[in-house]
Amino acid sequence: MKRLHQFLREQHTSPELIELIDTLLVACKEVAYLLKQGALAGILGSAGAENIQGETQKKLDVLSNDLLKKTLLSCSLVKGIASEEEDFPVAGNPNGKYLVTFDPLDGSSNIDVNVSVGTIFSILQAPTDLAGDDESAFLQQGSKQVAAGYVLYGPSNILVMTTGKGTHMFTLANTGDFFLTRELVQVPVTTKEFAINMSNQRFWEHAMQSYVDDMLKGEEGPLAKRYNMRWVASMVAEVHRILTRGGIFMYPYDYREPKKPGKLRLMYEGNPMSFLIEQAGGLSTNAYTHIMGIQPKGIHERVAVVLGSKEEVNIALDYHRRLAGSQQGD
Ligand SMILES: O=P(O)(O)OC[C@H]1O[C@](O)(COP(=O)(O)O)[C@@H](O)[C@@H]1O
Ligand SMILES: [Mg+2]
Ligand SMILES: [Mg+2]
Repeated sequence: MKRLHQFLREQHTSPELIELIDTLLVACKEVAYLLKQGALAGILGSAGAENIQGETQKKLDVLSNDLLKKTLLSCSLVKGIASEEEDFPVAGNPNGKYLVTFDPLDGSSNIDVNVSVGTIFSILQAPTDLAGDDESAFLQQGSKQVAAGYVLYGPSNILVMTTGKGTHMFTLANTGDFFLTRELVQVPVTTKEFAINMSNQRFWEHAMQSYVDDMLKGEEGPLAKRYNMRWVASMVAEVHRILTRGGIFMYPYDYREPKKPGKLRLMYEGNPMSFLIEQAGGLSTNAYTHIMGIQPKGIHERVAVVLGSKEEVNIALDYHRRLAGSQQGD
C-alpha cells in the first residue's frame, strides 16, 4: 500500500506543501490519540468558555485548537493561521509561504457521545505584501485554495484531501503513517439520500421548504423518488458519507438569526468541503451559487451550504431559482 508521502510526491506536490501537510497531521494524530483515550484523558465536557461566535467551547475544541496552533506556528512555512476558536488571525513566520484556516474540532456536540468528529483545514498562498495576522490576507475565494481536507476521527481515522488533482482518502495505521485507501473518489451523480436538520424547517426560506416537502412526498411526489434521511450533526461525517456513497447535505440559510447567512463558516468549513466535493465530481453551493466563488468579507463569515451529488444539488438549485424571494402559498 502507498504511503501519503509517496503519493504526494508522485502527484508532483511541492516539497514545501508536503512538509506543511505533514506538520498539520502531527497535530491531528495527537487529537486522534486524545479522542481514543476519551474520559481517561479527561477531555470530555465543556471548557466553560465561549468562542467569538458565542458558542460554548468543549474542552476538546480548546485542546485541539491549541495543538494545531502550536504545531503550525512552529513551521517556518506558515505565515499565519485563522481558526474557528481564535477571535483573530495569528501571525507565524513573516516569510512563510502559506496561510492555514481550520476548524480544529468539527461536530463538537458529538464528542461526549462518542460519535465521529473531525478536523477541517484549508491552505492558501500567503500574499507577500500582507502580514500573517492581517485578516485581509485570508480573504481569498475558495477557488484559490492550494489544498484542503479533513481528518475524520471515527472507527478508523481517515485523512481526505485534495491539492486540486482529485480527492483521495488515506487511513491512519498503528504505525502513525497514513496509507492511500481510496484514490480519485467520485461522488455518485444521483442519490436518494438527504441530510438536513429538520428541526429548523419552519425557519427556512420557502424554496427550501418546498424542496424538502417534495422529497418527503416520495414516489407519489413531483420528484418521483423515495428518499432516505441521515443526520449525524458532524459535517465531516456527512461529507464523508457523501464522498463514499453519494447524497445531498444541506445547512441552509434560516431566519433564526436573520443577520447570519447560515450556521456553517465559509473559510474553514464551506470552502474546504467544497474543494473536496467538487474535486470528486460533486457540486457545492449556497443554494444559489458556487461556494468557492464567494468573496469572503471576514474570517468567521457564515455561509449556507447545499452540497453533494450533482443531479440532486441541481434540483435544489432549481427550486431556489424558481422560488427565490417567494412566500409560502405564492
Ligand atoms: O446542531 P446542528 O444544527 O445539528 O448542527 C450541526 C452542524 O454544526 C456543526 O457541528 C458545526 O461545527 P462545529 O462543531 O465546528 O461548531 C457541523 O459539523 C454540523 O453539520
Ligand atoms: Mg465545524
Ligand atoms: Mg469546530
